[in-house]
Formats: sequence, C-alpha cells, structure tokens
Amino acid sequence: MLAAERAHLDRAAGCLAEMRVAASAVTDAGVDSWASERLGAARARRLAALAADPGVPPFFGRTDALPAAGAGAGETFHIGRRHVRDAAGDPVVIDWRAPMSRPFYQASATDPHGLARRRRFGFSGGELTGYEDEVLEAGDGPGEFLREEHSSRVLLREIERPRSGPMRDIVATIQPDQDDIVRAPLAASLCVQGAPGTGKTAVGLHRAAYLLYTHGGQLARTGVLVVGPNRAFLRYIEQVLPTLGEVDVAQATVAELTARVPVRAADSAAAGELKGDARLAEVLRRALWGEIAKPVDDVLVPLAGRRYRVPVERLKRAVDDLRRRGRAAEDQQLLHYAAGRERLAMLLAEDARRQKEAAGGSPTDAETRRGARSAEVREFCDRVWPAWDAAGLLFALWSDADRLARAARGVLDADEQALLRWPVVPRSVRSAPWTPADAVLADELAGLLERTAGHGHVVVDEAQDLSPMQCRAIARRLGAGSLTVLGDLAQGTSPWSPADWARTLADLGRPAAAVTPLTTGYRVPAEVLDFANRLLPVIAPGLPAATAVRSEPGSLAVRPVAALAGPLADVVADLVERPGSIGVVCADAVADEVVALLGAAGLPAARLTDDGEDPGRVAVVPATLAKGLEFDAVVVADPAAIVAAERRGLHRLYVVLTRAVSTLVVLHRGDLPAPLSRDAGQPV
Ligand SMILES: Nc1ncnc2c1ncn2[C@@H]1O[C@H](COP(=O)(O)OP(=O)(O)OP(=O)(O)O)[C@@H](O)[C@H]1O
Repeated sequence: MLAAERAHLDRAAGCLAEMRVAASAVTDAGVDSWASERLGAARARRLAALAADPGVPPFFGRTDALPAAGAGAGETFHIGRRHVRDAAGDPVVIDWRAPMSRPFYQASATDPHGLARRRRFGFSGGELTGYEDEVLEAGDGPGEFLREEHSSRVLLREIERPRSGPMRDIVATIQPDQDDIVRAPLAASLCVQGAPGTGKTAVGLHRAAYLLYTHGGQLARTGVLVVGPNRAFLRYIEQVLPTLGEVDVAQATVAELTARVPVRAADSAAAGELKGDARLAEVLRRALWGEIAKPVDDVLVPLAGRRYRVPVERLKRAVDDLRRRGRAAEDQQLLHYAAGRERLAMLLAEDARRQKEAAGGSPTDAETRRGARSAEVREFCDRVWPAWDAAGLLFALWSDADRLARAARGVLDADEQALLRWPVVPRSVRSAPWTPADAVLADELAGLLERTAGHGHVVVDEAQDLSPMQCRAIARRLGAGSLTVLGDLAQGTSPWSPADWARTLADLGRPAAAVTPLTTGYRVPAEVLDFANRLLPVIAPGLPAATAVRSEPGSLAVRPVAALAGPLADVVADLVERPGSIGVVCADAVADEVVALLGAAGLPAARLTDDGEDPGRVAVVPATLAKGLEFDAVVVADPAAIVAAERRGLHRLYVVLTRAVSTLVVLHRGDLPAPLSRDAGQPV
C-alpha cells in the first residue's frame, strides 16, 4: 500500500516538473506589446507558483468516496497544495481549494460528506513515511477516533514539529470550523474572535489563498491586501501565501499604508490616543471643506479670444452644489475635494461656452478646457476652492491655533486642541516632527482630497488594537470589497481596544460582519493555556476561554527567583540544547540588558526588532512585539515588570504567556501578578 502511494507521489512530482517545463516554454506572443507584457507577467506568476517551495510534497491527503450504487470502489482523489495533471490533462492531484477537496476537511463520523475514508500522509524530509486512515463509512465501526477529531496524530505531529524561521501553512490539517471560515463566500465580510493559538492568522491567510483561487478573475484587478501590526509579524507570516502558490498578495502594516509624511517623532500617550479618536475625522473634514469660501464677485472667463462674465449668483450656486456633493452618502456619488476644484473650474468655462453659443459661436472642447485652465479661473479657484495637499493642511492645522479652533469647535475642547498643536512651529512640512498617528491623519485628509484605490478583499490581523482612525484608513482601501477581521479582545493592548467588536467593525466600514468564534487552541498546551486563562475573568470578562487540543505534562514551569541573571541564563542554556525556536520575553525597557546578560553567558541571543530582521536562535522579545508570534520555548522574564509597563499590562501578559508551543518558563521576582498567583507560586 505504501509502495503504491510512493509511486503516486513520484508520478505527481514528475507531472509537476513537466508542467513547469511547459509553462516556461509558452511564448509570450500577445496581439500587441501590452498584451505580451501581461501574458509575460501572468506566466512569471504561474511559474513562480509552480516553483514555490519545491521541497514541499505534491500531496498530503487523499479521499476515497463511497462507491456509487451498484459500482465497485468509489473515486479516489489525492489532495495537495496545487493542482497537478498528467500529459493527457487528467488530474493527478487536486488543489486543496477545489470544491472536490472540501470533504477532506469537512467529513466527520456523523456527516461523512460522501467519503468512505480519509487518508493523511506523513512525510519526513520529503519522504513519504506513512499514513493515517480514518474510516468514515457508516456500518464499518462508528468512526470511533473521529469523535475525537483533534487527536489525529498527523495534526499533533504537525503542531509539535519544532519551529525555525517563518510561519508554515496548515493546509494538510485545517479543521472543520476553520475550513468554514476559509471557504466563506467572497461577498461575506466576517470577524473571527479567536482565543490565542486558535489559528486566526493561519485561517486568514488560507482564506486569502482560497479566494484568489476561487475568484481569481474578479480579484485579479483589485487584488487582496493583508494588514498586520508590524514588520516583525509580517516577516513571520510572509512565506505562507507563496507556499500556497499565491505570490501576488500585498502584505503591509498600517504605517506602510499611510506613509504620507516622513515619521520622525513619537506622540505623548495622551496626544497619540486623541489622534486615533474618531472625532478627528470630523475635525479634518471640517478643516478641509472649511477652506472653501463664498464667491463675492463676478468672474470674467476668457474663451476663444473673448471674455465672458459669469455672475456671482451663478458662482455661489455652483460652489454650493459641489460642496453638497462632497457630503454624498453614496460612495460612487461622492465628490472628493480635489475633483471638486477641477469641476468648479470646468463649470466656469462651460458657463462661458454657453454664453458664446447663445451669441452664435461654437467653441470646441479644447478651447473650453483652455478656458478652465486660464489664469482668471485659476485665480478664482485659489480664492474660493484653494488647492491643498494632505501634509500641507495638517501642517497648517497643527501650526495655527485659530485654524484648528475653527475646525474643532464643538468637537474638541481647548485642552485637546492644545495637545494637537506643535509647541514650536516647525520650519517646513518636510522637517516637521511627524508621528505615526499624524501619518494616519494625513492619510485621512488624502482620502478626502482624492479617492483611495480599493482592494477586492482585505484581511486585517490583530484588529483589536486598531484605533478608529486606523480602521478608517483600512476601510478606504477596501472600496466595495469584503473584509476578514481577525483578533482577540482579550489580547487588546492599545488605548482603543474595545470590549466588543461592534465599533471596530463599524469603523472598518462593515458593521454587519458576522462575528465567528474560534475556541480550540492549537498552539499552546493545556497546562500553559489554563495558567494564562486565569487572567481572563479580569481582562475580558464574558469571553469564553480556549480549550487546548493537547496536553503536555511538564510544559509549564513557574519559578520564583531572587535575581534574574543567573537563573535566566541557566534556563536558556538548557533550552538551546533542544531543537526549536526560543523566545525570551521581557519588558521593553530591559530587552537590551537581557541580550547583554545572555551574551555574557555565551548564549546566541539577539533582540527582535520591529523591522523584521531575523534575530536567530534565541530571540529576546520586547513584550510589545510578541503579539502574533510563537516559539517552541518561551521564557517570560519578570512578568510583574511587563504588567507594570503599561496601562493594559495584564492584557499584554496574557499575550506573552500564550506564545509557547511546547515549553513555558516563567521567572518571577517577588509575587506573581495577582490573578495568576492563585494556586501557583511553586514549580508546576
Ligand atoms: N488546523 C491546524 N493544523 C495545524 N496547525 C494549526 C492549525 N490551526 C492552527 N495551527 C497552528 O497553531 C499555531 C497558532 O496559529 P495562529 O498563529 O494562526 O493562531 P492565532 O489565533 O492567530 O494566535 P494568536 O492570537 O495567539 O496570535 C500556529 O503554529 C498554527 O500553524
């Protein structure tokens, strides 16, 4: 049996190699150079997809359908990361995203989805080493071990495989509740409230790959965007989609999406919080549209050698009409500020044209456009509808108390306005001390000035931390597309982190998105998860705790220590003897100190940074960068310091305690933070 499967594996590998040769042999001759270029780009993508990760076996599973009535054996399909066919065009491996693959993920003893058997293959170093069968057909035993779906050995092996480098895909072992989310229809916007390690990030990435496969045509132009909290996180996840054959998905942080000004400063906590507040949207809207002035005089518009008087009453009406369209609720009707200015210039020229036509003339379109660009019209527009760019207007607002007061009247009080203003007016827009929150505000203004290009689908990870203004920046990039929001309210560590999802979803422009929970924890062993879950009643009352799929006795050690240095070096020295990744998590302020003390003990430690550089074997992780990451072994140094470092310190600690796949060691000086100390305090 194994020999037959190995033979099929060899055949699939051979066919894939032939497909690759065929793809590279296709000439790029299109009907014109543009078409050729497009064909070339499509071919390059296809080649890249076929070539991605050649070490990955062509299939990982197999379904045996129940025989049709009266027939012998049912149909058999091998399921893999991508479709493989033979020279005759017959399928050798079915893409995991194809409808035919669905039973592989959904079949259970109670609902076998037409399957007699599901087979999962085990590989070691690319070699097919074995398989695991689940018999699903009714009558042949009740499919006992399926009842305990999560005890699948292949799943457990997959989870426990030591980590090194970036996140891996989970195509071979996607679970039914995860599969429902992955394969939700393109039009559905949804929000996954998932406890730590329940596979939110994995599910979001697989959903992106599924949508591109299933709706490639529709998404080809607008594309899919994945938004993550920081570079370190994006670097961790960036290989998953290419392994799944999707090399074309944009992955960005909010900071990268909103890079409208050179960020070179940080806000105070109070100013940063205020700048993320949704009220700022109203202030900016008023600031920009408040620039528009009432026309006070007639204008003489030159057209084809003569000047035509456009009376002030008509000018006022034109400005009022355009201004109203700037408030249209319907997105397609909405007039952006910059387009409004151009439209106004054109209206003046068209008025003149009508006058000339009434007098028997027939000016051309080109002459009319020239009229709209004339010095007279431009001068009128500069007065009545001045041109602005986003950074310039924000600079003017933060520099000029009166201007800010006009825009913020009734929205922000005097103290709040003072928080926003620069204490010393900078010399220029370029040299101003812009902060990340300013960049998001500049992006808001840019979105009022001009339409922002939207994607067909956007996946937002760690969404519980987004400010309302960041949500709006993401919503602008969504256009008419749909959204997958991933997050965990219990892991909310920003000043805006909400107690429920309603406001975030509204700010993201999809208030009706259904919230789906995921509560089976794959990453963290039960011993560790139960320990971390002691924080839940305090940090997120009412949120259901996750249940771990596996238990690993000995995976948790909680040790009181008198001083950190010696015990920390000892623990890490022990851990480096075993395979797998190691994260030493500590309060941000002491990260360099921890790197130094591990270095002094001869251990290969480096600080994890926000730029996504690989820190190597032992990563010293500032607590604020731990979110979304995981390590085989995690050492938490001084949890009380992590809690004390910020307002939502207990939420941060919950994040930190849930990063371990196999081992968590907590070294604490003094008492453990209160909610954890129940029954703890001694080695577990
Ligand atoms: N069905 C699955 N099969 C195998 N591994 C899985 C499965 N689901 C999740 N995992 C693994 O569990 C770990 C956690 O997944 P992931 O990072 O997506 O969770 P998360 O919900 O985003 O976690 P967090 O909120 O804590 O950051 C990863 O190593 C992932 O590969």
